[in-house]
Amino acid sequence: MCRPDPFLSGPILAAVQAASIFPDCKTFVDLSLLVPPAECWRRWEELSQPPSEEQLRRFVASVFSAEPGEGQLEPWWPEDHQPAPALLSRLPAGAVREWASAVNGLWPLLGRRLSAEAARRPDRHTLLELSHGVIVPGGRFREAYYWDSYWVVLGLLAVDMDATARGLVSNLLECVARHGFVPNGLRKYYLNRSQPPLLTQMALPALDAEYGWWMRTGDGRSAVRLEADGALLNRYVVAASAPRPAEPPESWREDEATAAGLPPAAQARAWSELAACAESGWDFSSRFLGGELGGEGGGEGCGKAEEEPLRSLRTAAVLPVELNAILLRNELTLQRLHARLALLLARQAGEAMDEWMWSGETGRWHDVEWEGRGQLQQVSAASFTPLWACQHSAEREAAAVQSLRRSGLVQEGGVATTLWDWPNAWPPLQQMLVEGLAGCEADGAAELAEDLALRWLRSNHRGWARDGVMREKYDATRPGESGGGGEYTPQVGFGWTNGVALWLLERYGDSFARSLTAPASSEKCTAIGDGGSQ
Ligand SMILES: OC[C@H]1O[C@H](O[C@H]2O[C@H](CO)[C@@H](O)[C@H](O)[C@H]2O)[C@H](O)[C@@H](O)[C@@H]1O
Repeated sequence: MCRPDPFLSGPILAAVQAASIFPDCKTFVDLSLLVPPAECWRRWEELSQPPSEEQLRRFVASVFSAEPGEGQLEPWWPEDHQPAPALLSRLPAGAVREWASAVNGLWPLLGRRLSAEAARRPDRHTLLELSHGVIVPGGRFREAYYWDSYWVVLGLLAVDMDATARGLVSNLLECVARHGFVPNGLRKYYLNRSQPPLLTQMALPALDAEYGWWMRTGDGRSAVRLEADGALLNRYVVAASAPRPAEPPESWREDEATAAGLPPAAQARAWSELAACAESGWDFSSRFLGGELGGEGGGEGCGKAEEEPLRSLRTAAVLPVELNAILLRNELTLQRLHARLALLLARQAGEAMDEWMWSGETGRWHDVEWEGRGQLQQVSAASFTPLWACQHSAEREAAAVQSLRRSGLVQEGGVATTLWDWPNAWPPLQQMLVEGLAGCEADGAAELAEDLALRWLRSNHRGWARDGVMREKYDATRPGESGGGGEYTPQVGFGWTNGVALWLLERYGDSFARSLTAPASSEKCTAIGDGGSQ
């Protein structure tokens, strides 16, 4: 008989949830099966039906793990995490830098990867397959979430954790390959829905970041500015002074043998060249050996080719055609992609949004009930997100800035999400509004962007200083206090909050530091607009 996955449907799920065995329904579906699913069903069928609550509790305790997430995702310390990333030295010393350092220190606490056991037994839990480590939001959110990942990626990039950011995005791309879309979160029970489609926004920064890595100039870096005419071309080069990694022993013996007997400096150069040639993918092509280019004896290599050919490697001295061709094609692809999206946006989404959603009367964009009432009147933080999406006419931008100021949403601790779930304020929306306003040319837009950034940072910082936690959401009217309401207890951790804080600190760290010490102006610390003091 074919029985359902006990976590996803059927009588076990219904009985456990209906009896409130766990206060939070998510707890049960995040447990692990201690026995194969068939054995779980066999034991279930032995119970009298319906089982008493006592029987049900004993059944759950004997067949499922004691804790949610047990044996599924294990702690993962991202290799590119640095305790003192460059961002810290760009921030003013003192409270702001210390806080940024603490927030940066939270990434490893939220790092997880699929355990070998969970990968071997996918039928015993609800996690989706994962190739790369993830940053989870925290608390009951023990898995990666789709749109949360966007703000996590922004925060990771702010502290140079590009490799971790790429891993997060790769997991989402793999979801598209496997399931055709990115689910709400990376569990089987989220496979019936997605979340706001921010994958494009995540993949492009990662691609841009990779492009940036190749275009770095200077010692040991790929891009070379040629003195003759200032042209910029690329090479393969690796700053290494040891054989290719000894742990694991990938090519340790070979590299030791190649450099045996050379003086220390020449050894280091030989190992760096071996690694650079391996980076080229053409290991070990005669193109990178001494000879034709360097003259007899190996040019910039470390020894004579006839003694040991690999000692004459001088990969870093060569600007290889195919590397430059690949980068050129990447540049053109990125440019074409950007251009195509820009065109589509201008032709379709932008025009359609303006036609259907924009109201000159209110100076904002409205949700639309497309089969009935047309524009809905509720104002929310979403009403101003088109400023983040693209450029608009100067008049519209100016109207939207004024409309946001009048909306009553701008409170002492940031922009409230809606007037309905008042007074909650969510980190993602603060970031979208700040970035959107900062890109506007309208009078006062940049100032409002900064004002909102500082309100949010002050609230996050106040909460951190008092409670030592970063929260999933905040109370817009009481800086530092948790938001509330909803289906579950507000959580701490917290992936997107940390990401947004680091992103804002990178841009507004100096003025935030000044605002902490300067007496606040009246507008900067009170609500503005209809719901506030103006
Ligand atoms: O279990 C209730 C809901 O929990 C999630 O939603 C909330 O947390 C997510 C993770 O931070 C966040 O992405 C989402 O915006 C929040 O509303 C889950 O994503 C929901 O599907 C679920 O109903």
